[in-house]
Formats: sequence, structure tokens, C-alpha cells
Amino acid sequence: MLSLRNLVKVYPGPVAALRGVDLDVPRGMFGLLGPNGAGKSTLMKILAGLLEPTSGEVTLDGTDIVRNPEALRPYLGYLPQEFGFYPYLTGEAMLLYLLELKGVTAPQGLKKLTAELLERVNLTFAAKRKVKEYSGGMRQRLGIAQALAGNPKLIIVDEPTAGLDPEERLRFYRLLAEVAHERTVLLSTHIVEDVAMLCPRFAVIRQGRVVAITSPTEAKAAIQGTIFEGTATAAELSELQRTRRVTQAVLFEGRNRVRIHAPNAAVPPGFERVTPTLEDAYLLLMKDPQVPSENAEPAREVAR
Ligand SMILES: Nc1ncnc2c1ncn2[C@@H]1O[C@H](COP(=O)(O)OP(=O)(O)OP(=O)(O)O)[C@@H](O)[C@H]1O
Repeated sequence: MLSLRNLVKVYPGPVAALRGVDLDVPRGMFGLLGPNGAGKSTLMKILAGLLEPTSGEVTLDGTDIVRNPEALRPYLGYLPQEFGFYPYLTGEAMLLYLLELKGVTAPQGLKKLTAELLERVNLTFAAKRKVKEYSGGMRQRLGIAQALAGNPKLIIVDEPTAGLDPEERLRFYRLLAEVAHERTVLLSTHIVEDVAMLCPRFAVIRQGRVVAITSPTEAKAAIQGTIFEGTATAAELSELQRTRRVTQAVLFEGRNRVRIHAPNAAVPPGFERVTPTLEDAYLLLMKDPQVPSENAEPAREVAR
């Protein structure tokens, strides 16, 4: 179990990136969902031992990661947001180099381990191709291969599906789900679909604070019966945005299709009750004025 207690990070400025995060992350896949700037990367870097928190505690199975980052290293795999690959190396040479850099040892030899890891992430066919010829999805799979080396207890992946096309994203989801069978995988993302597809539980982070810890099913159940959808003109849409909580406004066949949260209030004419999506739940949490932006707020369990 990975446990975070009252984790605070203040950058010079000062910028309060984390304002007291409390979180327990069990085995399996766990999502950390939040908009850009919420503090996800800061949190990931602290967990990876690359950044010191201003205060607070992080433990992995009882070992203090903050005071003892070296003790953690063999148990940790990290796929950062910007992974630096050498474009002119082959996938195989790149991975071998990364394993050497990480100090991984293998009884069967590093070359064999490289081949096994490439097989694990379905890249054997591209082992001899230069990394510059890899698609975004192939690069991310190579990134997971290096994170898997040494069979870590904890894998941290920071925004791994940004920029992948739908097919690559799906393939990457399958790989992550498989990897999470045997360990804790902490997935940071601003993409709601990542969480919907992969995470039995997730935390929502907003302005450096955890504002909810829930599951996709619970989050949707909590707003069941309160989401309505209809068509609106541009003027009607501005009025709705002023007076209601709009969870979605998209153009569909040239007209505004709008989803609103209407727990008690009367529903505009033509609007019909629809099944809530995780996106609805997430957007409501992001707009929730109950979640103060400046004052301390304990983690809230949604509909438990
Ligand atoms: N080195 C730094 N110095 C000062 N401020 C920083 C630094 N790194 C991040 N920040 C600020 O801290 C806050 C949280 O940033 P962080 O990168 O952790 O967010 P994020 O949720 O990962 O967003 P993104 O997805 O855009 O990376 C932001 O306001 C950001 O501008």
C-alpha cells in the first residue's frame, strides 16, 4: 500500500502545487484525475523520488520514500510525461541502455531481459527499428518496458495516453491493465476516458487538493437522475451557462447539444433525463463551489 499524508509542495514564487494531500493507494490500477496544473506531475515526481516535498509523508509498504528514496528505487517503475528517447537508437538498443542506466541486474543477462521486455509490450517486431520511426503508442510501450524492468511493486505513469490515436490508446490500456494485475499502478491523467476504462478507484485532484476518492460506478450513481440533455440556441446556451451547471455543450449536426445538472430545479422545455457519464460527474466536481480553492479541505468519499 502506498500512503500519502498531508503532502505539501510549495515552489518558489510561491506556488502552492500540493496543499495537503492524503491518499491511500491499494494494489491494482488507481487513477489520479485532474485538469492541467492541478498538481499531478508534482505528486508523481515526489513519488518517483525526483522532487522533495515541502512537508508531509509518503510510505510504500511502511518504508518512508521521502527520507529514503534510494530504498525505493528497486521497487519503482516510472514513466514520466516527457520521456527522453534517443531517436537514432533502435528500440532494442534504447531499452538496453535504459536498463543499464537504471542499474537493473538480470541472472539471464540484460540482452535476454531486453528481449523479454520487448516481447511483454508487443514490440519484438520493431526491436531493430529506430525509435524515431516508432508511433506515439510504440514509444509509450517502450516506456512501459523500462518501467517494468526489475519487476517493481509500484509503477507510476504520468499522462501516458495524451497524443495517442484511439487504436493506440486502446492497445496501451490493455497493456496497463495487464501490468496492474500484479502490482500498484498509479495513473495520472486529465482524460476521463482513461479512468473510465482502467481504474476501479480513483482520486480527483483540483488545485493541489484531493477533492474526491471514488470509483467510476459510485461517481455516476451519485448523480443518477439529475442529468438532462437537450438542444439550445446560442442565446439559450449562454443563459443555461449563467443559471445552471452545464456538464457538456457540444455541436451536434450544427446545433448545441447541452447536458445540465438539475437535481431539484425545473428542467427547461425539451430536455430529457439521461444516464450520467463519468465526464458529467467529473465536470460537476470541477465546478463544485463547495470545494474551496484556498482553504484546507479533507478528501471526500463520494457516495460510499
Ligand atoms: N518548477 C516549478 N516552479 C514553479 N511552479 C511550478 C513548477 N512546476 C510546476 N509548477 C506549478 O505548480 C502547479 C502544479 O503543476 P503540475 O505540473 O504538478 O500540474 P499537473 O496537474 O501535472 O499539470 P500538467 O498536466 O499541465 O503537467 C502549476 O500551477 C504549475 O504552474
